[in-house]
Amino acid sequence: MGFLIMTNILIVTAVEAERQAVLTGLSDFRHIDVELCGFGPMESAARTSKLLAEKSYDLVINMGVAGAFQGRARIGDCVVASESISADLGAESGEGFKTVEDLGFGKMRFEVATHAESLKEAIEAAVPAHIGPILTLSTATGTEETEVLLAKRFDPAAEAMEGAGVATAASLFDVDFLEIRTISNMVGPRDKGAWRLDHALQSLKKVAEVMKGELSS
Ligand SMILES: O=C(O)c1cccc(C(=O)CC[C@H]2O[C@@H](n3cnc4c(=O)[nH]cnc43)[C@H](O)[C@@H]2O)c1
Repeated sequence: MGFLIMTNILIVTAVEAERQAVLTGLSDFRHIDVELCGFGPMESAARTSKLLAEKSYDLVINMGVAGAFQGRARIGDCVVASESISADLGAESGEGFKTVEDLGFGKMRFEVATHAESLKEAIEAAVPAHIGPILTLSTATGTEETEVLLAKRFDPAAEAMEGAGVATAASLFDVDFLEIRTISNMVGPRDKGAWRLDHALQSLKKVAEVMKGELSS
């Protein structure tokens, strides 16, 4: 316990509803800054870089909701990233998709801080929790064809749209990185009516409560 005790932690979320869920979970605990990084990999990289340039942090955590791949997590569950993967940055070719790494232009897989596994175990007491790769996409998956393709290519647990952007900023500033998501929807054919944002945001609040406990103990 208490493995999150370190001086400066920054949590970034894409949208205000996610930020509010995290702040509610942390309640009166004000030793962590919770800021918006905006929507998608580009805005999240740029805005996180700005935040890291303004103040010194030891750890940046990207929190928010996500889509889960079939069999990996359910609505309301938590997924802690074992790595964040920039999944759609690259080039199509006759021999298939070439990643940014294949092209020699940078990193595709972003490693996470060593706390990931212990944090997942602590979260399990409050919310069903899993650990696995979380994809970062510029375009949310909306067809079964893409779902199957991504599952085959990366064996991911979940997908979202900011993690690798935040991780890019963290690595630029030599700051540790974690991505923690709660599940609002299943990845597959787009059906916004089936999203359970309230459930996911409630779980996000519970995850933040656990993190507060880890910091206070
Ligand atoms: O409308 C609202 O009240 C509201 C509250 C909280 C979040 C939202 C979003 O639209 C979140 C967008 C955010 O969620 C991630 N996300 C969630 N599911 C997926 C997915 O299946 N594929 C990709 N990204 C997903 C993503 O990180 C977005 O930034 C609305």
